[in-house]
Amino acid sequence: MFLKFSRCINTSITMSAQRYSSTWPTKAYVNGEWCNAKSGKTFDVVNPATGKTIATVPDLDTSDTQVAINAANEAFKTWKNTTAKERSDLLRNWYNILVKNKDYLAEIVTAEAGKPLPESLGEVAYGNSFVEWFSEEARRTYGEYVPSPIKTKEILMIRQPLGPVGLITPWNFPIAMITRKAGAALAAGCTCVIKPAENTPITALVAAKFAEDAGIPKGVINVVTASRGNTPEIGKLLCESPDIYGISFTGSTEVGKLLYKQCSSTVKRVGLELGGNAPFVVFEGADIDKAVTGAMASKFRNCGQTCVSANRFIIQKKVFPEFVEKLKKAMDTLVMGDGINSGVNLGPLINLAQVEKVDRIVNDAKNKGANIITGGKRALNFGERFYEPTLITNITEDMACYIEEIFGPVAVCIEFDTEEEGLKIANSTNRGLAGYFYSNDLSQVWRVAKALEVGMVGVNEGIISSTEAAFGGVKESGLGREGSHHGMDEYTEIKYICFGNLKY
Ligand SMILES: NC(=O)c1ccc[n+]([C@@H]2O[C@H](COP(=O)([O-])OP(=O)(O)OC[C@H]3O[C@@H](n4cnc5c(N)ncnc54)[C@H](O)[C@@H]3O)[C@@H](O)[C@H]2O)c1
Ligand SMILES: O=CCCC(=O)O
Repeated sequence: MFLKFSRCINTSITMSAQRYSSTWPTKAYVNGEWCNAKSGKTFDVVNPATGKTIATVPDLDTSDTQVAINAANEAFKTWKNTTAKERSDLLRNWYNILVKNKDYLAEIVTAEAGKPLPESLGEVAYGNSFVEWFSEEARRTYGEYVPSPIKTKEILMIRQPLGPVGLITPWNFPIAMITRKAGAALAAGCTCVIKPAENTPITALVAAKFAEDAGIPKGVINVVTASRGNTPEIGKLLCESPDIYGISFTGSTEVGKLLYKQCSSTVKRVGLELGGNAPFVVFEGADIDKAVTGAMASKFRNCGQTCVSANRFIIQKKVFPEFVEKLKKAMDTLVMGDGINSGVNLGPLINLAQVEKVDRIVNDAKNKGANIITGGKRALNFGERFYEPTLITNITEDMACYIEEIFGPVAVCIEFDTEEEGLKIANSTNRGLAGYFYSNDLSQVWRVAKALEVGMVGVNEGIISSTEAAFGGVKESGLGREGSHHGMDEYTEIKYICFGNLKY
C-alpha cells in the first residue's frame, strides 16, 4: 500500500553490503523533491571496511540549505495545524515502512558506518522504536489547568510546536539519531531540516524516502547532504537563521560548543548530545563475570564509537587482576572484519581521522609508561581503518586516554582503593553523559548512583539505551533530553493563557 520505492526486501547475510545500491536514493531531499546541489558538486560515500566508494551524493551549500529552510517554513504553516492524531497516524505509517525494510536499512548502515550486521539490525530496531514511541507520544502533548489564586481569573498552559528546526546528526548511529530527533520534532508539530553526517547520508535519505512513502507532506522533512567542507557554513546558517527555531545536535563537544555559541544570536532553543568520558566502576563485592560481560557490551558496541561507551574502567584493588584477566580473555574472542560477513562482531573505525585519533591516544599512553596488555596498534591486515582491540593498564591522570573520549576499541583499566577514591576518579572529568558501576551492596548502589556526576547510570548493566528512558548528559556532555516522554519538550514551547474578568 505504501511501499512505492521500498519494496520489502528479503535479505540474508551475504558478502556484499551493496546488493541494493541501485535502489538507494542518491539525491538530496528538499521540499518533497529529490535534487542535486545547484553547484552540481557531489561527494563520495565510502565503506569504511573496504575503503571503496559506495555512492556519490550532492554536496549542498548554504544557498541550497536556504531553500530547505524556506520549505520547512512553508510546510510548518499547515503541519502545525494538523491534529495530534493525524501526526500520530503518519508517524505510525512511517514506522511500519521502516520495520518492513529493517534488513534493507541494516545493510546500508553496515555499508556506510561499518557496523557488524547484527549490530546494525539492533540499531535499526532501536531507531525505528523512536518513530513508534513518538507516534504514541504525539497524542499526549498535554497542557495544564492550574487553580487560580484569583476568583475572576483562570490559568491554562498549552504546548505549541517551536517551529522549523535544524537537526545535525552523527555517523555512529546513522538512523537512530535521526529518528530520535525527527520523530519527536514531527510529533510536536515541528518541521525539520536534517543535516546528516557526511559519512552516512544514504541511511538518512532512505529514511526520508520512507517518510515520503508514508505520506508525510513535502517540506516537513528535508535532508541536506553536504561534504565536510560545506558543513560549517551550513551549520552556521541553520544556527543563525531567524527562520529556524531550534537546533538539535549529536556529535563532538567541540562542534556542540560552536553551535551553542552560534545559536546565541537568535536565542534559539538548543539540544546537545555531546561526547562522554564514561566511568565504569567495579567494586570488590561485584559479580566479576557479569561486570566483564557488561564491559564488553559497553566498550565494543560499534567498535567503541558510542557516546555512552565505557571510557575508563575503574576497578577496586582486590578484584583488579581478576577483572583484567577476564576482560582480556573476552577480548581475545572478538572477531574483526567487514561487518557484512557472518560471525564478525568488531568492525572498522569510521574513517582515517578516527584511526589517527585512537592511535595518538594509545601511543600517548605507551610513551607515558602504560602497559599494553593486548593490541596497541592498527590492524592493517584487515584494512586501513581497523584497529586492534586494545587493553591498557598502569594509567596516569595526564594520559589522553584518561582525559579524552577515545571513541575506539581501547579498554583502559585504572585501579582504586576506597569507594571515595573510586568516585573521585569517576567524577574527575568535565564530561558527564553515562556512568556504570557493578556492586552487590544495596547501600553502596544508592550512594554511588546518586554521587556519579552523569545524566545516565547503569547499575550492574553495560547497555542502558532505551526509547522509553531520558537520554542526555550533564557538565559539558550536553543540554536537554531525548527519547522518553521528555523528548518532545525540546520541540515545544509552553504558552500561558490567562482568562480574566470571569463572572461566577
Ligand atoms: N556524541 C556522539 O554520539 C558523537 C558522535 C560523533 C562523534 N563524536 C565525538 O567527536 C569526535 C570526532 O568525530 P567527528 O569529527 O565526526 O564529530 P563531529 O562533531 O565533527 O561531527 C558530527 C556531526 O556534526 C557535523 N559538523 C561538523 N562540524 C560542524 C560544524 N562546524 N557545524 C555544523 N555541523 C558540523 C558533522 O558533519 C556531523 O554531521 C569523535 O572522536 C567522538 O569523540 C561524538
Ligand atoms: O552515541 C550516541 C547515541 C548512543 C545511544 O543512543 O545509545
